[in-house]
Amino acid sequence: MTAVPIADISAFVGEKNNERERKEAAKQLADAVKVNGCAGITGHGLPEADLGEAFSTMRKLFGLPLDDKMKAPHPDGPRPHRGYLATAKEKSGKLGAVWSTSKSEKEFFAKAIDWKETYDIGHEDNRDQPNVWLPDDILPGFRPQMVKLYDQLTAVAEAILEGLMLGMDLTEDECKTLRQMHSPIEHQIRLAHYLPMNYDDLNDPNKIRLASHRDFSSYTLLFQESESGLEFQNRANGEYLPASPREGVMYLNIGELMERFSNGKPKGLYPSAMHRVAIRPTKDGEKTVPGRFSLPFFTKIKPAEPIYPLPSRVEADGKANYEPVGFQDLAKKLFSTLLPTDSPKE
Ligand SMILES: O=C(O)CCC(=O)C(=O)O
Ligand SMILES: [Fe+2]
Repeated sequence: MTAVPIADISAFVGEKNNERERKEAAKQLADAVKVNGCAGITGHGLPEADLGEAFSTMRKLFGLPLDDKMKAPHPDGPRPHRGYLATAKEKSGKLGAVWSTSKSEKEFFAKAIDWKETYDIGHEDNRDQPNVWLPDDILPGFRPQMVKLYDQLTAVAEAILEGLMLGMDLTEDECKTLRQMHSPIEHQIRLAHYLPMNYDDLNDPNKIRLASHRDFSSYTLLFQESESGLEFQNRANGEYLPASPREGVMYLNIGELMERFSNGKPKGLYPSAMHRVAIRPTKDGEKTVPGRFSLPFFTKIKPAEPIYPLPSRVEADGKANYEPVGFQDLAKKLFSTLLPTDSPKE
């Protein structure tokens, strides 16, 4: 396999309810995702114009002076995971090192600097993790635009969940449980700006865009503008496949949680995808790499929920590949490595 497979989810979008079309679409989605935990998704229903406006707002947001961006600072520590985090503050290499099996790669990741800045947004009613907004005069209209986008992305995520569930052949009760767990209050939009890189940046061995990692989500929807760099690992040989920007295509990757619900590994249905954002090799003689904007939407579950392989999947696979684990415990184990609490303040 040399490309990320594509699946069309339009059968799950809107009010359509054609059972045969849904079954075919679910099979296409499951067949795509079970290979490497990822797929390109068409027919997701998010209007191109709204997506375009979100990217143009991101350009304005990240183009603001640092002092202005720091008026919505991401608090120290991993939670609440909200607001603006300045360039080089997040250490995705620490997370990459958790999964890396090579000593030299672990050493490299320990020193890696993420050459990116981010702004995280959740649901307005999430009391555990309240949003951190910029004052409205700094970026007028930002808040209502993101609130609307959050709802639109939630609808896309719900369509994906229906497809993934049908592809897993679950009982109606199991579907109900999963729908309830995937509360619309828990998800997270991330606005990400990978900075342009000049000759010196490119020659700095420690500067990376985003280290190889798996997401601490149920599944993640990924939108990107024109610049590529997103890559998914081919589990068959360890190489990385480019997930190039294509009009109308969003990428989907399975995260830690859905992997466990689906009894995903080693041979189960939905393995979480190892992925990264690579610095694309420059053309001969070119000394810079352009900036890159991306917009992941992480679907999460309620913090109190247990995570365990669903009985239908255990029956189909003959055994449970995971012990049940609490969401909070899993989050602590994985996420605490990601955000520095010891880094100096701006
Ligand atoms: O920027 C991208 O395209 C991917 C981002 C990502 O994988 C993440 O934030 O977890
Ligand atoms: Fe990711």
